[in-house]
Amino acid sequence: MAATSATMAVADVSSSSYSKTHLLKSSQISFLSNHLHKHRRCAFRPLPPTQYARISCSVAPNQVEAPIPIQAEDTKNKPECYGVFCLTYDLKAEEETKSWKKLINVAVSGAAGMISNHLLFKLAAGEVFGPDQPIALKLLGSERSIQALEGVAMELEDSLFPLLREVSIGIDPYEVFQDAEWALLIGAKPRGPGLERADLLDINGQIFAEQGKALNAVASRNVKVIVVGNPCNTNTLICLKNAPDIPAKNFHALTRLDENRAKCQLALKAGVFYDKVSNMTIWGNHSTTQVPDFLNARIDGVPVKEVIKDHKWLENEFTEIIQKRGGVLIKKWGRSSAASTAVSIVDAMKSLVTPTPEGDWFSTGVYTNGNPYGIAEDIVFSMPCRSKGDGDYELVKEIQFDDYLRNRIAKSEAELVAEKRCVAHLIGEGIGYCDIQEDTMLPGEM
Ligand SMILES: NC(=O)C1=CN([C@@H]2O[C@H](COP(=O)(O)OP(=O)(O)OC[C@H]3O[C@@H](n4cnc5c(N)ncnc54)[C@H](OP(=O)(O)O)[C@@H]3O)[C@@H](O)[C@H]2O)C=CC1
Ligand SMILES: O=C([O-])CC(=O)C(=O)O
Repeated sequence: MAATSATMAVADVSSSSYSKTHLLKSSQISFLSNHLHKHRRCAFRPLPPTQYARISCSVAPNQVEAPIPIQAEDTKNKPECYGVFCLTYDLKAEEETKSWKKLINVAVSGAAGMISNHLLFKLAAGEVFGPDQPIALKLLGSERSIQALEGVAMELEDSLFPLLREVSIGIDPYEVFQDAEWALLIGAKPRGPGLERADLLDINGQIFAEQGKALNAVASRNVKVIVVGNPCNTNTLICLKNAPDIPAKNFHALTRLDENRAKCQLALKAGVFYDKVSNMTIWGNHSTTQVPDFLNARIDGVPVKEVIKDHKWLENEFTEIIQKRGGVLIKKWGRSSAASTAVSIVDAMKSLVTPTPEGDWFSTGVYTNGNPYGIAEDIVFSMPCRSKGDGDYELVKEIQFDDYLRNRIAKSEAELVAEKRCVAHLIGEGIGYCDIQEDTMLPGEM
């Protein structure tokens, strides 16, 4: 489905013609153009970009136009679109002159879950791509969640977002990921009592292996993938290994929530507002071995260690607060961070589509392939990155290390190498063998 929607514009209002703009599924175009041609003497003309089309109709001067009956046989039996998003609707006349950008297709898994319940509304409101960027949401659920997913789609309908042009729901990743330019992979089985980390790696690994294959088969060749479902670093590795036709560089494990948490705690300790904290790196795994880097972070442009003189607090309390923040929150809330995770996904996406402020950087879990820090290759490790705003990123080179930072990073690295051995069977590297010595936790498990 290269072009899943279209805008139809009918010629200007005048004594003999009138103007109307419609956005609709491409599958509706042929029905609508036939219909208009038969009944209203209309001409159909595609407009660049390809999903736009113009229809010009001649109408008698005093003829009143009835609404175009677009919800017709053409859309029934089309499970891919939901409710009002299967209909055409008029845009305001002045919008016709606006240069609308090409629709962006964003696929979201676990779309009926708690994080998505915040995220989808932020995406639809234009928080990532801006106020002139129409968006299509492709929501992946399962048999267990399909009713809930319909509920989500109903709430999206009722929100009347001007930028939200398509919503489709489905349970088959090969359909839902079709032409996806962004894939936000949130759905994963939560670790419950009695479930070993090795079992969790296997169960969720199966999900991400399948979704990697589906992305490889049907997504845009330049799709950007952000894996949120835990254990997110190793799930990302599994996903990218199962999608060999998509650049490994396009896959990210979400560690932005950890970065945001770290900035907040440093700001609190220093008594400044959190926008003063910059250059915050989270190294390693999104687990309790993660390393919030206070050596390279800055407060108001000054190294953190010069502002916060209590270095024991930085090494012990601060580090542990960030590593275990998710678990403390679960104890309070009775469920894991959902709203702040959604905010951090928006931040992570924005960091890739807007140029990184001069001198600053952001953290994201990326595939190690020629990194300048001496970290093991062929794992997914959170590191400091910069972007030109083109969806791509580069690693930051001017980073300092000391023994404390090196030792901590080595621990997280060892954990990820061990996790990789556990999932060897899911990444085409033989039989999985799990020898995780210390059963470390997800941040939310503490
Ligand atoms: N990286 C990060 O910073 C963070 C990551 N997370 C992780 O994000 C993920 C989603 O969190 P959240 O939205 O709060 O979780 P929810 O429990 O609300 O939703 C999770 C979704 O996962 C899907 N899922 C897939 N497989 C299973 C399964 N076997 N059993 C149950 N559900 C399954 C379900 O959707 P469906 O039935 O449609 O498949 C469900 O809706 C979790 O893995 C969580 O640990 C959370 C916070 C921060
Ligand atoms: O373990 C979880 O589900 C929650 C989590 O990742 C976090 O809060 O960072």
